[in-house]
Amino acid sequence: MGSSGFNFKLADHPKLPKDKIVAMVVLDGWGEAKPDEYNCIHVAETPTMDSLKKGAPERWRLVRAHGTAVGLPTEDDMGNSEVGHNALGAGRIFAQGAKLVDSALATGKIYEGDGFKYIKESFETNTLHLIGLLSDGGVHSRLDQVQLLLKGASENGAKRIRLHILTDGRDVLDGSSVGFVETIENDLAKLRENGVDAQIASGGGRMYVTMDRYENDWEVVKRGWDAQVLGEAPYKFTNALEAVKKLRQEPNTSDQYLPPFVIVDASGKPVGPIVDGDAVVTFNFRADRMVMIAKALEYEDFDKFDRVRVPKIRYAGMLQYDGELQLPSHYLVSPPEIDRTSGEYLTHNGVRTFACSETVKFGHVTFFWNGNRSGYFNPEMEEYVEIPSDSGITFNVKPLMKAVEIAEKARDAILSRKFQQVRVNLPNGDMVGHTGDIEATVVACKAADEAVKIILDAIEQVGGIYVVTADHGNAEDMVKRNKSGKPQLDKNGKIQILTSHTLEPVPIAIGGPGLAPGVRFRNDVPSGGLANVAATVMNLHGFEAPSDYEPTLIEVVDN
Ligand SMILES: O=C(O)[C@H](O)COP(=O)(O)O
Ligand SMILES: [Mn+2]
Ligand SMILES: [Mn+2]
Repeated sequence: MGSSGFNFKLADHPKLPKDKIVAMVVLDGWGEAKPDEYNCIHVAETPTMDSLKKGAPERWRLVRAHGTAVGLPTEDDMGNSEVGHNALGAGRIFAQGAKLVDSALATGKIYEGDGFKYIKESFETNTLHLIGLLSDGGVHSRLDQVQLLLKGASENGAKRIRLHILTDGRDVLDGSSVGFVETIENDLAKLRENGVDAQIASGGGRMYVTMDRYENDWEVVKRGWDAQVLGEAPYKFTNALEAVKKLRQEPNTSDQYLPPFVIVDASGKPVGPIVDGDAVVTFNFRADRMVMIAKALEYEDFDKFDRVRVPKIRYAGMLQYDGELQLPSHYLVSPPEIDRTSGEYLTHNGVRTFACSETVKFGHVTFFWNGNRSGYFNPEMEEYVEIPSDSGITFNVKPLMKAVEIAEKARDAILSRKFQQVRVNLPNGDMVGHTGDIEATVVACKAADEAVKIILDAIEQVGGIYVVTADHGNAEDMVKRNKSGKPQLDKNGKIQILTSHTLEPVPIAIGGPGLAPGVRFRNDVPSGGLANVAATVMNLHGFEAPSDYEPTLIEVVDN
């Protein structure tokens, strides 16, 4: 990450002491919104979070967690875990993947880079495969970028293109996959008119096919491999639009969970398995849910599932997804260089850190927190604990998830007094919020609140400090709203459920017996966002933040 040899020494904070135990709690998907029946945080019993808000007005505030405050292209971009945890951990705002890809496509620089030149060598004789999430969610990928890439690749010599789509329904409304497939089919038809042999070759729902993360369930990636590479799937169609429409009618399915399908020709042969000599691009810019497929596509030694046939391909990611592993080794756009994160600074300044979550969010408090970097900065100073998540279920079935287990691990780490920072991510509001199940999300919010209490009680016992915040909104608004804020109805008169994140700000609360009495939130950073939290936390550890970090949210007044 380019920071070796750098002097990480931080100046002492003029007023705040060192060696306090600081609990850093991130409630995933926990925003602040108007209280109504679709605000699950409001509906749920959340006495701990309520008391933080009501108890100390100088130590509770809102921070921005979406749009330009976290490096996204526009203020219409909702926050997400990658950009949220990147900002929380790095203390600065970096132009994020979505924005970097936009500009590489707009300037055409993407076609001049080493990554594109590498895959281009296959164009003359072979097929270009594009694999990724087909939606305009802007969290992992964006439809308009795929459209531009298709056009640009064909203008740059791709003669045969196969698209392997993953349907969304998680960052966008369930059912919207049909429209996205229509749009892209129109584009492919235009390419065909211009003599490019371009079509959709396979598909499946993102949560069931390909886009697993943090090695929660390799079966998900295998289903994708079978369809995309081997051309094998339980469902075969001659047309992708028909595939998506038909499969949506299967019981218990949705865009997120569509079963895998392949497109076959009139003779029943799959139209686009991946074979020796082909080029493959995974077009998602976000890292977490591409790391596993990138390993399957790139690694020679691979034992997570039987790949059956491993074609010799030229593979590039839209971005490089893991800087430490340099995975994949070829990519079309350079990722943001998130260096000198707070975690790296703190390990150099004697702060011992414990981080914990369950599998589905484990990488959020480690990998994303540390600037999309896997592993420890210094294993002597850090301990990361992953609690295995349930797999193969949707989390509305088990909305308590592992909140108590995470909180108990944090409690034990706090009480052991071995660490000065104990950092957790509590996934409930987000993971259950994404299912669109309102009742279950209410249960999830209550569970997260109870977990916070376990951690705050431990902080009380050791005379420590707590920081409780969130990475973006989700559970606080579960319906799509019209311009006047009223729930929007679909054509059958049913309320449209919002499975996605939101544009809402998130709370941040500080406190605990170890917090010096004069510490309070400043009022001269009214538009503070998640990136301001790192400097704040460094102060609470007794250090001044580096001068190029976003300003701290706190001041110390003499009283
Ligand atoms: O990947 C997901 O689950 C969603 O697209 C975004 O959720 P996250 O940003 O909270 O992980
Ligand atoms: Mn999140
Ligand atoms: Mn989420």
